[in-house]
Amino acid sequence: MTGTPETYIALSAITKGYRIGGEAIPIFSGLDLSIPRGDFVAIMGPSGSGKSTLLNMLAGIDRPDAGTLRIGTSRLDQMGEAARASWRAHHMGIVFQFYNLLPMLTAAQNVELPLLLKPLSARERRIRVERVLDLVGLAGREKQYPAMMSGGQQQRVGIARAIVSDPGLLLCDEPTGDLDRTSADEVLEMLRFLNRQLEKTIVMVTHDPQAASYAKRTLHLDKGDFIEEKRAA
Ligand SMILES: Nc1ncnc2c1ncn2[C@@H]1O[C@H](COP(=O)(O)OP(=O)(O)OP(=O)(O)O)[C@@H](O)[C@H]1O
Repeated sequence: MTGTPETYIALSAITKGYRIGGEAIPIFSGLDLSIPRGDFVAIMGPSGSGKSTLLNMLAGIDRPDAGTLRIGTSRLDQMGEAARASWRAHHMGIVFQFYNLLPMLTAAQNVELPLLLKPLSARERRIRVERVLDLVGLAGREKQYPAMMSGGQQQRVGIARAIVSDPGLLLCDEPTGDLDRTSADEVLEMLRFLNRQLEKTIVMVTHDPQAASYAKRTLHLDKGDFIEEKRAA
């Protein structure tokens, strides 16, 4: 296929800051970003540069103070909290650094959680859960609890939970920050597979240059702007 890929995520003139006491702390003043559908973007940058703030805005957890934020056909900057929560449930999955699994639930029950919001029968939910656990290489471990699994396996459960609703967008916040190199590389291979084979658009915040090397593009955030960009050949 040729031609310019469709812009999937568009941030334009984004302003965002925080207030601590009476003092205003600006993070972004006029940030622009365009991500085509099917991209795999790594966001790097020093501590405090605004990576989590950016990811939270993309996730609809937080809202810009000004500017436009569009994902697909949705204007997240114009939505209220309830609309953003509903949008999130339908369009994106989030992978966290420390997995955020519920310890009292099995792997299958953790993965099933996002499906409980959908009009699916128990049988349909079970089929979907088994399919994604198989996809992330955890077939047969449905009944295991997180405490019985390695960090890499727990993160695979986290990925399975993020994709079980088949969202177009995956947001990953330091997905390998708690893993040894081998487990990290396995998780990154999995993300690359989801990007290449299942055409998920991925935005991943990371401090690890090797993790970033799995992405198609690396954006470095510093002093409220992107200062450099690397695109894989
Ligand atoms: N809820 C908040 N209230 C006030 N200030 C905040 C809030 N969240 C973030 N900040 C401030 O905004 C700035 C950017 O924070 P952010 O967490 O986005 O940076 P980061 O690049 O993700 O950092 P790290 O790599 O350490 O996670 C920091 O100065 C931080 O102290």
